[in-house]
Amino acid sequence: MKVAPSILSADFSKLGADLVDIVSNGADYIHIDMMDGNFVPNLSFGPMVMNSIRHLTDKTFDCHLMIEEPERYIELVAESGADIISVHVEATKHIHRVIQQIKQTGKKSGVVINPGTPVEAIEAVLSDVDLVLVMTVNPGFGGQTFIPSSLNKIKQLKALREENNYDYEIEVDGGINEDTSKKCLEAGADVLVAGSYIFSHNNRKEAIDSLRN
Ligand SMILES: O=C(CO)[C@@H](O)[C@H](O)COP(=O)(O)O
Repeated sequence: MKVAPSILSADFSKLGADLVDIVSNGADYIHIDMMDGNFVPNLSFGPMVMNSIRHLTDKTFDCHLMIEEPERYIELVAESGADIISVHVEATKHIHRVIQQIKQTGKKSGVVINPGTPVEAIEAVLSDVDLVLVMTVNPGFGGQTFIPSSLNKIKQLKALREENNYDYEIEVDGGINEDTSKKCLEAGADVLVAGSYIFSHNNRKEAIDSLRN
């Protein structure tokens, strides 16, 4: 399994130093949340900020686009240093086309579902994606409480992967801590995104290790 600290919870006044710190404390992926103030009721950072920290590490930049009509930004995000680009099925009328667009950039592709969206909504693209991100909170903010009904979706995605020989990683994001991480791993998650749990911990290595166990 992998741990992907979400830099949404970093101290933006020293973003580079926080990034180097979580890498040295065992991060596998770096989770980068881009918000447009439209798809979600918040704004974060965009491709330019990601690009400015790209030189600090070779770790995988796992980019989660909370952007309406993400097709408008795929090339820019790819050029700015993303390794995985994940888009919400709820944010586009053309999820299949957007996934193909991501693949054409040479980057890995991911599809994301909100807590209110069933797995059935993405079944048609499961054969094409490298990652499925199950939101375990409603997107837009760090520090929210894990929604337990997400666990069934993780199990369902794991079963579908086995039945069909699909290849995607199952990632979970929102309210992940020592307790909820165990439940997600038992259900079949491969990648745990955690923001406030890691960044507010006084020992980040201990926090990341506790998610692995
Ligand atoms: O995508 C999001 C929020 O929209 C997440 O990546 C959060 O950043 C996770 O934060 P915590 O719930 O772990 O604090």
